[in-house]
Amino acid sequence: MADKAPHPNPLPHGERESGAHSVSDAPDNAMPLTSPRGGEVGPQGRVRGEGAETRGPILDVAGVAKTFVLHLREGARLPVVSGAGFDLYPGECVALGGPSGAGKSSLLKMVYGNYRIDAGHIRVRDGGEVVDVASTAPRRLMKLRATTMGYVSQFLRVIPRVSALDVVAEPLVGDGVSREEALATAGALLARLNLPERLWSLPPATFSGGEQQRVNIARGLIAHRPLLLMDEPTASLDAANRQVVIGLIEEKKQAGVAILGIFHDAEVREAVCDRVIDVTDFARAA
Ligand SMILES: Nc1ncnc2c1ncn2[C@@H]1O[C@H](COP(=O)(O)OP(=O)(O)OP(=O)(O)O)[C@@H](O)[C@H]1O
Repeated sequence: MADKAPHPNPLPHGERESGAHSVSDAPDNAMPLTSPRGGEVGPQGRVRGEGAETRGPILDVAGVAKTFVLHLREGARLPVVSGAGFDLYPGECVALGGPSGAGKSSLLKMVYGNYRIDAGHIRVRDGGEVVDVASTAPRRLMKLRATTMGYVSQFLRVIPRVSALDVVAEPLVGDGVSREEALATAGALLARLNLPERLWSLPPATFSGGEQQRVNIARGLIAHRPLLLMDEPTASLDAANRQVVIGLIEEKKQAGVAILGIFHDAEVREAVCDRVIDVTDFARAA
């Protein structure tokens, strides 16, 4: 395990947790920026939005460096990135590219705040404020995740005895939508993702990999979050369901959502991504 420290919230879908984030009480940078608005999944499972405010990046990463320190391996050091920097604008989808081990997943987890960074900043625009994920207080990071920054991993964190429909609906209920409406929206989204209706009332623990991934995608996309981090969202899906996910991502972009993701599938990447950031450039410098 690498440098382990308490962090405000585990990765949402059962990711391994090491190199965890440590946060200070440093104040957030206040900047007079507006946030993207609108965007939700409608009754037909379509993502709709009011359009987006497009001034300025929603994510600004600069000078980020990270070395894993393996305390259980006599302090062995594994530099992963150095001088990493890029911007992400509302309505665009950007892929983190590079070969296996280049640091793509690690960088995504740094942006989400699960991995502490050694240098640099990771600023996310949140309404009229800008929050530096790297230095903000845990409580503020949790708030940022609740309203602005979503994470869709390839694995579903199964909650015992909770039905697939409730798992998917939960983020909407958390946003204040009535349970009835949230369940209807969840059903529409699951139908669109071709999850057989007979499975909706069952807990997803026994579902196939592809079925679990579709529940996970539905849960990750059901509520409006202006910034979405996606780690191989189509890894276990067949061609038909990959197309559905491509459509959902396109609708999110139309609604002004900014997406940073890892898309190993070339067809999906070419369909949805506006540009690719080669993480090798940052790994080489580390
Ligand atoms: N928690 C951790 N503790 C220690 N080392 C880690 C940790 N997470 C990642 N690493 C190391 O950092 C490097 C980058 O890993 P990462 O998973 O970010 O690569 P990746 O580009 O996403 O690879 P892949 O495409 O194979 O998923 C690897 O050498 C990995 O062993």
